[in-house]
Amino acid sequence: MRVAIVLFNLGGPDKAESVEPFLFNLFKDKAIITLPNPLRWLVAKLISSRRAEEAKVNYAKMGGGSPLLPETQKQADVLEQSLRETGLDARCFLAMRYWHPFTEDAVKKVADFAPDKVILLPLYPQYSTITTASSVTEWKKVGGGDATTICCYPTEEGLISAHVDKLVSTWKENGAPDNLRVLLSAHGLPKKVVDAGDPYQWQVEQTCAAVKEKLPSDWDVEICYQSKVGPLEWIGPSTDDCVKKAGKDNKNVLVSPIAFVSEHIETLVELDDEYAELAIENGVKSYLRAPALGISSEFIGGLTKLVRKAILEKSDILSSSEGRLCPHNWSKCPHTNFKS
Ligand SMILES: C=CC1=C(C)c2cc3[nH]c(cc4nc(cc5[nH]c(cc1n2)c(C)c5CCC(=O)O)C(CCC(=O)O)=C4C)c(C)c3C=C
Ligand SMILES: [Fe+2]
Ligand SMILES: [Fe+2]
Repeated sequence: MRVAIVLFNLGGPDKAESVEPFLFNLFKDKAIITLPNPLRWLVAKLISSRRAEEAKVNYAKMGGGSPLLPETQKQADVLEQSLRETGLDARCFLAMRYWHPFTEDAVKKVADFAPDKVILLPLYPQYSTITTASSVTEWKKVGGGDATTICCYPTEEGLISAHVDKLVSTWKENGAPDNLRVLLSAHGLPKKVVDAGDPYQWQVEQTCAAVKEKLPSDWDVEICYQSKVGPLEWIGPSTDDCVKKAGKDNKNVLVSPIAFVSEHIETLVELDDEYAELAIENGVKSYLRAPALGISSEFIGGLTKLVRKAILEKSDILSSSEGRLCPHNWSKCPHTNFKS
C-alpha cells in the first residue's frame, strides 16, 4: 500500500531576512489573532515588524535561523524508514504552517506521489486549536484531499518512555544531583483559548501525569508553561515563576520541553539561555535540560504504531487513546464540532 504521511509543524525562519515575514504569517493566522480582516492583517504587520528585531537577536544565537526544518526532516527520514521496514510503501512529507515548506507545497508533492491513503500527523502530541487545528484547516483550504488525521497522542507509550529516558539519562550523565525539582515545561496558551474549550492544557496534564508515573517516585515534579507572547493572561504557572520558586526552595532543576518534539528557539534559546540565567540569578546550583525527543527510537517507534493504526481506521480523526475516537472530555472536544 502506498501511504503519504504529512508531518505538520510550525516552521521557523531559515535566515535573518525571513524572521519578519515568518512572524507576519504567524500573527495573521486567525487561530492566533481572532480579529476580522483587514484589522487582523494590520495588527499582524504591526506586531511582526515590532517583534522582528528582538526575535532576530535570538535567532542569531542559533546561527541566524531556526533548526526546526532540518530537525523535522531528520524525523521524517527516520519515520519513513521505520514504516518501510513494516512493509509499507510509505513517504513522509513536511507541511509547515508559517514558513517553508508550506502546506500547499506538501499538497502538490502528495498528489504527485498518488498514494492510496494520506495520514496527517501533527508533530504536536497535544491537540490545540492554535497548532493542530490550524494546520488541518490550512490543509483543507489549500486543496489537500481526503485524509485520516491523527488528532493527538498525549499519552502514547513511545512518547512517554522517550521523555522518561531523556530525563533520567540527562540526570545520570550530569552526576545525578540530589534535591531535584523536575520542571515539565510546555508552550503556554492564552487563558481565554483554554476557557473556550481548547483541550491542550488538559492533554499536557495527561502527558505529565504519565511521565511522572514512570519517574523515580521521590522526584518532585511540576508542570509549567513558557513562551508567553502579548498582553493577554496566559495559563500558568509560568516557567519563570517555577524556576524562581525552585531557587527559593533550594532545589536543583531538571527541565524538560514536554510539549515539543524537536529543538528550536523555544528550547535552545529560552530554556538553555534565558531560564538557565534566571536559575543562576535565583540561586539554583544545578540547572539541567533534557533534550527534545528528536529521532529517539521510542518516539519514532510510537509514531510508527500510530500511523499503522491510522491506516486501519475508517474514521477521519484518530487519537491514540485506546478504543476511543477522541481522548477529550466530550463536552470540550473540538473535533465533534470542528469548523474548517
Ligand atoms: C505546542 C506548541 C506551540 C503552541 C501551543 C504555540 C502557541 C503560540 N505561539 C505563539 C507565538 C510564537 N511562537 C513562536 C515560536 C514557536 N512556537 C512553537 C510552538 C507552539 N506555539 C514553536 C515550535 C516555535 C519555534 C519556531 C522556531 O522558529 O524555532 C514565535 C516566534 C519566536 C518568538 O518571536 O518568540 C512566536 C511569536 C502564540 C501567540 C501562541 C498562542 C496563541
Ligand atoms: Fe509558539
Ligand atoms: Fe477530540
